Amino acid sequence: MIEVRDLSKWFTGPGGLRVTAVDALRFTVRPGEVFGLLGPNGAGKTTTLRMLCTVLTPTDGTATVAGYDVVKEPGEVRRHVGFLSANTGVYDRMTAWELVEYYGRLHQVPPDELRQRMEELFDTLQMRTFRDVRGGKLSTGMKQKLSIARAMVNDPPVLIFDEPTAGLDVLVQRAVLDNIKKLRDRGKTIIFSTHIMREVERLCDRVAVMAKGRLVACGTLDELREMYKQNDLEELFFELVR
Ligand SMILES: Nc1ncnc2c1ncn2[C@@H]1O[C@H](COP(=O)(O)OP(=O)(O)OP(=O)(O)O)[C@@H](O)[C@H]1O
Repeated sequence: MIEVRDLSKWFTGPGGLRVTAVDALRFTVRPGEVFGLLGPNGAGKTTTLRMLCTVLTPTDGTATVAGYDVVKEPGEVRRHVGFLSANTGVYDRMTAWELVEYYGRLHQVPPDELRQRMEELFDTLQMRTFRDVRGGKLSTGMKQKLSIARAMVNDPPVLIFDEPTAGLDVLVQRAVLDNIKKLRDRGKTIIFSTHIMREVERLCDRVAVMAKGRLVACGTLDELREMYKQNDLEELFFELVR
């Protein structure tokens, strides 16, 4: 479960001016649900997701992730969250297998359980072919799959994905989306940001549309279509954020 209550973040921009990146955001994401965060460039999606995984501290408001407060209990939040962004790094000198194992150990997953989980992850994400290849020699898509395996190795109840398919070819995109669906079906709480409407239609149970840091709409796609009398999702998005 993710609960966001009046969450805000502002930065000091050029010339000391205040840049409000996220403005009094409110939403809830439930277990077994994929929640899409949509918005144009600069809408505040990444800033929101970074606050939820404790990389950034909110300026105002609160958020709890898996029942833990992001400001008061950041260690617990990190233990219960898998985070993935398009530029999550992988270590050049570790093989794919070593990297996932390393993160599993950091999360103190018991050795037998870790091995079993890694075998499953390498199968479902189709990572067997590059299991023993070092990070520095992997393609963008392989690195992205590896980052997903890393985010999932401790089987966290909450997954936060910032544009998980950015820069991937259609085959890897599909594998990533299929995996997100499987995670949802296993009861995970999933939030992800994207610009791609097709992904939203295929995957999201509910969406929040952001513009200039604010929430401009939130609901299931059918609810939004009904509310704004617009069936074409791209058109609807355009109307909401312009
Ligand atoms: N560290 C920072 N210092 C100053 N301003 C920032 C900082 N990080 C983000 N911003 C500003 O906050 C706003 C929201 O940025 P954010 O990266 O959250 O948007 P986004 O919705 O993820 O955009 P994109 O789709 O382009 O990734 C933008 O105006 C951005 O310039």
